[in-house]
Amino acid sequence: MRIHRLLAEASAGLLREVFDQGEVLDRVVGQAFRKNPRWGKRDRNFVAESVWDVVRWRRALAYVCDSDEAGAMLVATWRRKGFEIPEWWDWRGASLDAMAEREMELANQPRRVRESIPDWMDGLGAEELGPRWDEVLSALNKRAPVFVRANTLQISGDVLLELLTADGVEAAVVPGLPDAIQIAGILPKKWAVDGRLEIQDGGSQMIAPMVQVEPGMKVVDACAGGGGKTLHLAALMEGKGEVLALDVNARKLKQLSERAKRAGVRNVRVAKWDSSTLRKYSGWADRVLIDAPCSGLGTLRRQPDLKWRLDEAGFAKVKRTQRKLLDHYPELLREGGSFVYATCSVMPSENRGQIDNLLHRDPRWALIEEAGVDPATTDFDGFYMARCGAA
Ligand SMILES: C[S@@+](CC[C@H](N)C(=O)[O-])C[C@H]1O[C@@H](n2cnc3c(N)ncnc32)[C@H](O)[C@@H]1O
Repeated sequence: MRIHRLLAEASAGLLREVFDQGEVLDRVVGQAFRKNPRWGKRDRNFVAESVWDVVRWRRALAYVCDSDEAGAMLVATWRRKGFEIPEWWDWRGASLDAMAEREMELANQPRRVRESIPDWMDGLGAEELGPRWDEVLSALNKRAPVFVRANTLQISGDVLLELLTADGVEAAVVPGLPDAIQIAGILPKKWAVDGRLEIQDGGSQMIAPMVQVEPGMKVVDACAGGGGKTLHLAALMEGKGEVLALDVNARKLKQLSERAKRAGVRNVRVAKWDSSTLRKYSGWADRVLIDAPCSGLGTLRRQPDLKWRLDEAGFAKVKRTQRKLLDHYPELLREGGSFVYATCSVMPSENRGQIDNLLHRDPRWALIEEAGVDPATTDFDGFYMARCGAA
């Protein structure tokens, strides 16, 4: 494949934004696409693949090209894909011949280099998951498939599948997940903004059903964010009852409101968390979902830049927040209500560990059921979910 200069330079620029300025990968690539509407599908694919692959394999590629310069790591990834490296492309790092040799030596490097992960994160995974860390880590380095959820307030999964297929989208049902459809390749733009579907990982689609909502219930989505689970809860409630979507982040709640409108969801009330929230809604809810802020270590396939942004202090901080949320949000339940705690992490200390700690310090609660989604044995991201009720 021939590499176009503008696209190569754009890719290097995006990598610098991610690596040097700590920008979020998904966001900078999205912005670049919006700023360059003339880029065709192939152009966008080239940029996205180049940038995503370098971010995912940063440490391994840095070894191969003997440099941490974006231009050199791009060469190392283009080489792997068999692209011809243009004469006009300059980089600071190993020559192409040296890269070929170093690529062969990569297999003898430690796991943290081969699998491209910071030392501390590799140590954490090994400590928390033991020998399973090998397969989990290698699964987290794969590319994530695209899943959508049929918005059953507007359309059934079967009809959506028919429409997508008729539109030339390669789509398939997902066994065990009634509203999920797996898409091969990229979802066409017009569908990505169609309220009849939501882009949502298959594992994530297992969380709202565990909350066991029914039409007419009062439900709190305590960490609603952009509303992925809120909209799913509202659909499971067939639009009846009320979902109170809380978050500390007003920007995300605004996005949630826009998505809810597009999805035709009318039974969601959005409220930014403030110091009066717990008092105001104490004992109000039949169900509470705590989709807690977490390390995101189950979603590295979709956001490999997390590997380079997260540090040990951040990991410890997120666990303190999880503990605090588990101490406070169950207070919103009426007597006999139940709550679900969920994360998109594969680390037991953020998952069952947090639940065990809660049950130990607050004997009012008992674990009713739990489930984990393992990226090594499914096509999904890694998730954990636990339902608790009165002991
Ligand atoms: C995992 S994300 C939620 C994702 C969302 N539920 C979804 O499905 O799209 C965690 C959210 O918790 C929010 N958060 C952090 N601290 C919080 C707090 N004390 N109370 C409520 N939300 C909080 C963050 O702003 C973030 O949006």
